[in-house]
Amino acid sequence: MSHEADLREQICLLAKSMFDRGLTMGSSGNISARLDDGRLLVTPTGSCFGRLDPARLSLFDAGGAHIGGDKPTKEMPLHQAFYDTRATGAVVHLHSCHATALSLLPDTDPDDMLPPLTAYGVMKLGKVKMLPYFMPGDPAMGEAVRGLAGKRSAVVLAHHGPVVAGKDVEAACYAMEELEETAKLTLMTRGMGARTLGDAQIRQLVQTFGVEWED
Ligand SMILES: O=C(CO)COP(=O)(O)O
Ligand SMILES: [Zn+2]
Repeated sequence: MSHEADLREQICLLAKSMFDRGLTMGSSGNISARLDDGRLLVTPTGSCFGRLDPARLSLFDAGGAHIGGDKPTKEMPLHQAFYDTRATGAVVHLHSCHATALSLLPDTDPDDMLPPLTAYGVMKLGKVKMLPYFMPGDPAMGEAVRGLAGKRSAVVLAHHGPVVAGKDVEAACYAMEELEETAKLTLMTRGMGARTLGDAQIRQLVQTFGVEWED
């Protein structure tokens, strides 16, 4: 199979797996992933992650023109902002429950939403930024991501859901799952005096696994 055929299959399989586990629902969420030649495969607007058709994914050329497949997600400006500001091979956006719940709470720190509870949370995400509320499809979301100057791979849109960029679609999905799970742990243990990883433990993860950990 060609790289493009493989990637089409992989996007649909990963999306279905996340849908089947309730990580996003209805027609929410979108995925984009870059081919070796710079073209982008993108989930169509209004599509359901449980029933994506590899042949109908939207296709963009390396210059950003829509050249095939169904009409793309309305969140293209959001996705494009990650490709333009970071070394990014894929972007995943979901409406997952726990990450969204955290974005509603008054004592969530917008600059560092998730405490360092687990090693994998730190390793896969670095610090997670909360962005303000935007209407779905508002290109201003893209501007907000550009304002991060490529320093964050994971953000949560307030009252909406998380967005994660990764080196490829598998890495972006795995990081996304870590985000949702860490948000769940954060909510489960809130107000219970949960211990977090300490500076030395985080430094060790940063040095060993090349984690981006912006101070
Ligand atoms: O999650 C979504 C909007 O934020 C879904 O939009 P699309 O169906 O256009 O991808
Ligand atoms: Zn959305």
